[in-house]
Amino acid sequence: MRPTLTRLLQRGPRHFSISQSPSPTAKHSIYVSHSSDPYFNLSFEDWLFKEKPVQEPLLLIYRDKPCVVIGRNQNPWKEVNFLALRRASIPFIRRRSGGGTVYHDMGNTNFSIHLPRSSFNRHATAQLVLRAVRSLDIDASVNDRNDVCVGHYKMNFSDIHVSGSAYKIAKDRAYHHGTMLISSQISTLGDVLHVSKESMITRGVASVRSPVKNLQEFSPAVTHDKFLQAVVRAFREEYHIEEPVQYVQAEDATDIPYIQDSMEKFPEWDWAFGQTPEFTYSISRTFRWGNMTANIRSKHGVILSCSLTIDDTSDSEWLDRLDRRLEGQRYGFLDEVTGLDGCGRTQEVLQWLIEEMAS
Ligand SMILES: Nc1ncnc2c1ncn2[C@@H]1O[C@H](COP(=O)(O)OC(=O)CCCC[C@@H]2CCSS2)[C@@H](O)[C@H]1O
Repeated sequence: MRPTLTRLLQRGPRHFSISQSPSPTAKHSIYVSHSSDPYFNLSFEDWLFKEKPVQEPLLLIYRDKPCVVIGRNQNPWKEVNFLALRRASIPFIRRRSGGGTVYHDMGNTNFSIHLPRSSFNRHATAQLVLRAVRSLDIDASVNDRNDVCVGHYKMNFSDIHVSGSAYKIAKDRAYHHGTMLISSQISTLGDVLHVSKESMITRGVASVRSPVKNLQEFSPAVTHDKFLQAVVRAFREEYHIEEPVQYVQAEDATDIPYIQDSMEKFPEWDWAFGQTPEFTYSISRTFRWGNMTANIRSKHGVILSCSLTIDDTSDSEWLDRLDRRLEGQRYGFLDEVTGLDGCGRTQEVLQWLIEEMAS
């Protein structure tokens, strides 16, 4: 019988191995996921963070099918271009760590380095990844936000990012996880993250948008496997680890309730949209019958208020009625609400709001 992750975990670190024989020197953990399911990979990462012995450094490497991953405290409507996302048929996922929004596909490799909180240092983990990239003959550097960059644009000197990082710090353990663009679809990345909603003012965390390039633009021979080997080598050197790599796939976790629950929870409205911090959005539109403004306030993905005004103030009773009907509805899902239809102007305004909120 093939050992599952729980059984392996119960056996203790000395015997941690799915694909290779146990090593007597094994005391640390290096995992590579063969799954490209972002729901599995993010859940597995969280589970390792929660379950693994606090004192042991741990490395996980994975790639995901195309998706957009937003930070724990972000506003998806401010970060993600939903029209482009639907066109490309890709999901967005709210992860559990802080920080900004990134695009993943199979040309992007994610690394996750877990350490005891007492020895955790973002600069040191960034340097580890930098050493790995440099070992591939790429003249990379780390900027003041600990992102790995390669060169800069001559025009404005802005750093060219090949990687983005985020962190999660718990009581006694912390992780640094990040992306590495190797051969990603940069045009899709640009499309799905292109949002210009200046009048959307949001609490929570805003992404720090930066120019990006793939490592292959600097060294065409770099592949996922070469980067993976380079990070594993750098991790082993840094923490004096000889343990073989543990390869995992989603089927190994079918008997782990934490992972299964987490995989179910990620796409649910309560987590994906319902965790959105408070925001306001002010929009205007000229209709045949007048100029309209909508001032929307939303928290936890629900419309708290929507104040609709028109330049002809003598005729606004129908708008007050509409305001009241919008209160309490889920932002971005007005098209799913029954009984919201009206005729004439009401219908036109509703259609406008549906489109604005779903974009
Ligand atoms: N894949 C990828 N890699 C590097 N940079 C990216 C990527 N996608 C987008 N970007 C650029 O980074 C900014 C956001 O930068 P910002 O610094 O705000 O956010 C991040 O970097 C978050 C990284 C999260 C990494 C996790 C690792 C495993 S699960 S997700 C975005 O606007 C783009 O300009």
